Amino acid sequence: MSRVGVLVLGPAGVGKSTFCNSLVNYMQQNSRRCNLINLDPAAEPKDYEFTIDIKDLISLEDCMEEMNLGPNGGLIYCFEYLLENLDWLDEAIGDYNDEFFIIDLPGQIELYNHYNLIPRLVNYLRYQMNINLCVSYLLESSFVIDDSKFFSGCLSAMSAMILLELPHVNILSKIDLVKSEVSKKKLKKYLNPDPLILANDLNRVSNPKYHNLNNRISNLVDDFGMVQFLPLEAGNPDSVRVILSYIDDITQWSEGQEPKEPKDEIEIDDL
Ligand SMILES: Nc1nc2c(ncn2[C@@H]2O[C@H](COP(=O)(O)OP(=O)(O)OP(=O)(O)O)[C@@H](O)[C@H]2O)c(=O)[nH]1
Ligand SMILES: [Mg+2]
Repeated sequence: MSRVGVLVLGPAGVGKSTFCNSLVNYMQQNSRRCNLINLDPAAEPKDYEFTIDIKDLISLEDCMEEMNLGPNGGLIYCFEYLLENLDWLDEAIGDYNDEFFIIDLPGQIELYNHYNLIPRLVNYLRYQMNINLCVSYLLESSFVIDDSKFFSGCLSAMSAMILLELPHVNILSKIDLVKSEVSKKKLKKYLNPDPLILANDLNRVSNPKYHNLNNRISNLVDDFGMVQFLPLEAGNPDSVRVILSYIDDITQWSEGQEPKEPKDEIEIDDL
């Protein structure tokens, strides 16, 4: 039995759900089975129905109404409720063996930074349910095409990498929105960043009192040495294909597959 899961993470509105749908679309068109798991209690299905939906357990709307909570408090409540009822998830996923799960998550930073909610979920999926997990961490390219914002994006990706201890595929989403404004050379600078060069560029335009801080942050990103991004244009199957090939690689998806019977197997009687 081999089960693989991709947790799709990143700040609010970066294109996580759209990416999940593009992945499902690409995989279906290439005759690959996959399941979409929605763990965002506020999300509605887009193009594809969810195989498993947290809203069958708890919805943000009901929770806000009944508990008299705001959207962020409600979301935390829903996640705590999910973590108290993980047998529900276990049961829902239980029958799916040899499957590929795409797991859509909310973007609210509170889930990651202030509470230990996502790491607890990750541990359960990994160690109780034996799902081989990786993370696709999305950052929006239009925010990142600016050296200072880029460093803050790198730090948020790094913090998810350190917090979850999972293999990461970092993604710059909505590349189509910046393609016409930014040269290929400049884009490459952000996809395969050299933090020390970026810090020099940033220092040229920023207040000198921040130079020391910029240098320290760039050294940190440089020492960590693992922040690279793949470009994503959700409507372009080629960019989805490349990202999926990285995901397959780090989760060793194909190695976990049982050899399949050839489709057009010749019957003994036919010979
Ligand atoms: N141009 C462009 N727009 C995109 C792309 N991906 C997503 N969008 C748009 O970005 C908006 C937000 O996309 P979602 O997929 O809902 O983002 P999300 O990260 O799931 O948002 P939350 O769940 O609210 O955190 C939508 O209007 C999408 O159509 C892309 O590759 N290119
Ligand atoms: Mg979403």
